[in-house]
Amino acid sequence: MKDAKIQQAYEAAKARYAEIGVDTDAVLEQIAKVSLSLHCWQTDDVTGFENPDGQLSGGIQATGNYPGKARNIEEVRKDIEKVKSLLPGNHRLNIHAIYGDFGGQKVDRDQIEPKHFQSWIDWAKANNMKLDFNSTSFSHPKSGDQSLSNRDKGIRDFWIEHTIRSRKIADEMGKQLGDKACHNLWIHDGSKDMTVDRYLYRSLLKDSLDQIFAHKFANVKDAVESKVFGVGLESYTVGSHEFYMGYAVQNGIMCTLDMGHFHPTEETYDKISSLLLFTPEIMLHVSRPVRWDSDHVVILNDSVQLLAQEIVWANALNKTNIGLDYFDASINRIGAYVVGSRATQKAFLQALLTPISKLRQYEANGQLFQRMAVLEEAKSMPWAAVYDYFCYKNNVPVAEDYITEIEKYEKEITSKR
Ligand SMILES: C[C@H](O)[C@H](O)[C@@H](O)C(=O)CO
Ligand SMILES: [Mn+2]
Repeated sequence: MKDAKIQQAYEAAKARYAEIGVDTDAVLEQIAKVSLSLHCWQTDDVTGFENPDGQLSGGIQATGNYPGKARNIEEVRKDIEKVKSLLPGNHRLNIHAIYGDFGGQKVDRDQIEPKHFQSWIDWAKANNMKLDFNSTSFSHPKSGDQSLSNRDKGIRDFWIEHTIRSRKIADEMGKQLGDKACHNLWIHDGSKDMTVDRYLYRSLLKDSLDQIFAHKFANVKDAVESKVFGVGLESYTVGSHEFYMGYAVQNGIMCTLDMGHFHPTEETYDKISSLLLFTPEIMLHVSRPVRWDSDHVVILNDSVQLLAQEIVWANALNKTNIGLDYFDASINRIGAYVVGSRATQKAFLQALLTPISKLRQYEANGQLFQRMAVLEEAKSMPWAAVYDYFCYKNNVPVAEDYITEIEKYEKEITSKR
């Protein structure tokens, strides 16, 4: 797009938004501070560097076989750098424990140390990024159907050790990068068929968590992520929403709300205000479930828009850690990041551009038709011109111009893998 056109469109949008009492320049400053935590695992379909030929387990699946997936740490970093160059704003990187710099050595999960992630910290520093971290319970010989809730104490102890070490690594990331790292704990534990011992597994999980969180780390923000079910574990999930919500409230930690981890018609946005009254912050996994937790690439759909509105309207941007979580192996993976990240930013931008004071006034006055009308009109206001200008000001491709850039990277880099 031509520079003059972008600027003219922005000026027209600015004038139109001013008519409804919204200052687009102020919104541009706010959206620039909305940082996404890019999930490293879209680069390689959640393979990691421990066992590149191993099977993905834990009830999650990356389907598709699009060429060019990252095969090693250098390729993951190169791809993330490319993604970063196509996104406006400053973003974080979210790393799973299986993405350590193990130097070709076999380092089991109960042996990981900050030194295995030092090169990530150095890379993040060099790229002006902050880091977040996740323990990894899946794709391991000891994963089975249960990890932290296993009846076998030996298995539980193995995963307790892994998770404490993961939090220690997050602490080191937070310390060296000068910004607390979110540590997210998601485990796949569950049961394919009916169980008659629901209470037992949940009490074992609670005990494991108590041991894990007895270790205090100053530079970590802890989060626990629930799920409805995983493939092969359909009848019971130990870490349900009720379980983790109770645990998070009792222990003053965060819940991670993954948009694919609730019943298909259950929306995530309505949980924000309830959680924030009882927990310090929240973590999001912005995703797109299609019939199940399919982890499709995020698009600008109603669920993401409603979620962003709720966070902005609850004045909770500074209490929300926005992670992405999807992995589509059927399309260009750099494109998957850029489309999903931009869609997420657009949802937050739209929410910031909505005249919320006016809407609240209407609601308080009982002017409900007027409230509905303004919400409807907000959908067709010229927010896209504001997003284009945001990209332009940040020197990243505007609108669909990123397609050519990604095609070029594919031709020169990923297609040669
Ligand atoms: C890689 C996983 O998707 C991730 O760790 C977890 O957050 C999840 O959502 C599992 O369904
Ligand atoms: Mn998730």
